[in-house]
Amino acid sequence: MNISIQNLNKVYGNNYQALTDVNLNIEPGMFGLLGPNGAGKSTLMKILVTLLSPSTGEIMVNGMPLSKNRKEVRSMIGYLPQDFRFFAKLKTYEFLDYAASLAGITSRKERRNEVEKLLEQVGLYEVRNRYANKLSGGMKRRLGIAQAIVGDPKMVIVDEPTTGLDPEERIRFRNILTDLSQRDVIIILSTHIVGDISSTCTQMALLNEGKIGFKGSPNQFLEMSRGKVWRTHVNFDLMEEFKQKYPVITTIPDAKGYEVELIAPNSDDFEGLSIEPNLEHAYVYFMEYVAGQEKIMQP
Ligand SMILES: Nc1ncnc2c1ncn2[C@@H]1O[C@H](COP(=O)(O)OP(=O)(O)OP(=O)(O)O)[C@@H](O)[C@H]1O
Repeated sequence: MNISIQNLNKVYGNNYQALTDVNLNIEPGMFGLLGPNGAGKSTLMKILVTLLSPSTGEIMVNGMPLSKNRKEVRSMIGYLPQDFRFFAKLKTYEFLDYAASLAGITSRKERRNEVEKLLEQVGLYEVRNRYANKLSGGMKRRLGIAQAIVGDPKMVIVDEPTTGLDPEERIRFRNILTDLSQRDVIIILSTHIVGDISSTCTQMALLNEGKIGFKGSPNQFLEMSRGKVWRTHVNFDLMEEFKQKYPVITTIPDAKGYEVELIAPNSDDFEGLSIEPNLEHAYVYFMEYVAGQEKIMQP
């Protein structure tokens, strides 16, 4: 299984260029697409699932051009859209049974087995008789992933699935995806939440203003900010000036001022202790110091 996105551009009808020269190679495992709101993530996801056509460029799926094999590729895809909603009044298991029919499982018995397996997998077995629209936000999202993976698709595309979920549900959702990534499938997770891009993502890319700014592993992304994350002490009267000058990540007040963590290319202007970077630091470093430069950061 392989997806190769080649020189992809998307210009909407109003002449807005949402994607510019996107090139990505995606292999089995979990691929994290990180980017701020409006970066073009949903546009790219919709092109991948054939709901939108690119203006120029091509996507090859296992060497087949998507533009000429839409039906075949569509049958390999499970999709959880950003605005996943239920139609009609269906109970949780009825909804999944319907999704299983759409996925082409014609035998009743097979569908029942598949639905029961999925209900267990996403932790909704206990609420299988509850109407889908009466589930909690997190449960609805889990039902969303269940309908995306019915029939074992080779590609699972989930668009901002954890937005609005509490931390417990977010972890739960991430674990479902991690379990799924143990099989020979490509999972593409689009998100603006840095915490969703964990070490479980084998590869990631950062999309900003329609352009790929970084591609590589989460660890390589993190390493870009090594030596640029500092801890220092700032007196009360200098704090405003500091905030203007540097992206400040955390501030802890004390008797004389603040203990701060900030991102800066060097510590020439303050007495700083270099600290271990995390993905959030790397994201802020990228957005503040690298974004906007034309070149793609690649390890
Ligand atoms: N149908 C459309 N016509 C014109 N512009 C559009 C259309 N759909 C999206 N856009 C614009 O394209 C840009 C990228 O939108 P997109 O929804 O792909 O971003 P995103 O990264 O998914 O952001 P978000 O997380 O906010 O959904 C935005 O500026 C958006 O306003």
